[in-house]
Amino acid sequence: MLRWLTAGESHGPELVAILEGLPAGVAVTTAGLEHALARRRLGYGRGARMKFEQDVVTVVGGVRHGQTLGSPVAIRVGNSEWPKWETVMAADPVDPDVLAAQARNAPLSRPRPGHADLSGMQKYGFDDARPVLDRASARETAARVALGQVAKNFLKQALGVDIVSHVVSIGTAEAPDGVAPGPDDLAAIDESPVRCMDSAAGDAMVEEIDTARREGDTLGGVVEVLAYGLPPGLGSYVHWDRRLDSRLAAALMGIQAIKGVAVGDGFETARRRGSQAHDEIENTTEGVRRITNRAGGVEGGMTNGEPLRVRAAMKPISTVPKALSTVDVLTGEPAKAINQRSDVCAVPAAGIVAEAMVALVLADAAVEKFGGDSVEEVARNLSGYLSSMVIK
Ligand SMILES: Cc1cc2nc3c(=O)[nH]c(=O)nc-3n(C[C@H](O)[C@H](O)[C@H](O)COP(=O)(O)O)c2cc1C
Ligand SMILES: C=C(O[C@@H]1CC(C(=O)O)=C[C@@H](OP(=O)(O)O)[C@H]1O)C(=O)O
Repeated sequence: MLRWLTAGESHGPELVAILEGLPAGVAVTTAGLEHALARRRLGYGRGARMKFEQDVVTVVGGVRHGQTLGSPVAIRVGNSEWPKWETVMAADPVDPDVLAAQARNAPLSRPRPGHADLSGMQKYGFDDARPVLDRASARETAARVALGQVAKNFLKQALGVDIVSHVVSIGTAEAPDGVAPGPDDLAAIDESPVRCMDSAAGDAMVEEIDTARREGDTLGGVVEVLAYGLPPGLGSYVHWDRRLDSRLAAALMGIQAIKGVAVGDGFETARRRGSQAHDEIENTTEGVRRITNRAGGVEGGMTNGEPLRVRAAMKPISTVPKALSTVDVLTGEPAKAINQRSDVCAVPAAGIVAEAMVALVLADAAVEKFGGDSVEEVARNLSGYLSSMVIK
């Protein structure tokens, strides 16, 4: 079983991430983690913070000379902007006069619709949204992307699995249907300002972001993650919580602002007749295969050997520049919501986070099925499974 946890606040000194349960011998380097984190900061429509803030990666446990040891992997993602926040977000008590003199510490009493602000304040008894929004913020996804990179490296080394994501839509601008990028397309996708495979659709997405920005508004969209090279049989049909689709959906829904998940053709499948909804099976020289992949590589809660394909729908960014109505919880009076600089659209970044979440779920399912304390042992177990399969 893989276990993992993140800690840290958006404006705190650093995020901390721990991943436990991976075998020894997974290649991990600081440069590789930095590359993964840099991909998350990309994307047309992100706010100024993405430009001036840097992720500072330090691997502090579980890795020696570029390889995991089998012990928990611990990664710190420092925030280069911390000096500006070290009083407001200090762990130790601060003189109230010093705090009162800090403009940044003014209580945030006008909760933003669409954020955790109001319910979080009610739940914990705060009259300031700061302690809520600082943890609810998607800054935390930097820690997940770092762990996801370790999981991706494991999947590639032990199983030969590649994970790819792309943006399917932003606002009303959509990529053409049926485009399924492969691992060789990833570099070109990362080159696109909105991480879209289709350049005309990408241009339309950029235009839609520009229009939303001009109009003081924000956008959401849909991302798709694909995983290639998975063997059949990861996950399970015997209990709801071991199903791979259930685990993938929970992991993707666990990303801030994700409001819907589809496996394969998802909701579209519900509109079809059975004869047009499922993937017929044929025997080929390479063994039994599905003729189509409408199911997105998962049937009965297990991988079926076809590429995995899952989508996640992101709501528009909640901090709307044309600020939404709220109440000031200190006075009870109507007010406009807190509105600081923020992203207009973070769908391209959400795709990178979704890759990380899918990698963590798949790595967990792979460890569950193939076990092993070293990457070699996992690879051996996989190879024994594949060669002894009765139906190939
Ligand atoms: C990568 C990423 C970046 C985000 N950036 C912002 C942002 O700049 N401003 C904002 O208001 N919300 C942003 N969000 C969305 C909020 O984190 C999210 O709306 C909030 O946590 C509430 O969503 P929930 O109801 O799904 O928890 C971002 C989300 C992601 C995944
Ligand atoms: C810092 C990151 O994203 C932040 C996520 C976020 C939110 O509310 O989720 C709000 C914004 O921060 P702020 O409220 O300070 O402007 C984003 O910049 C990041 O992704 O590294």
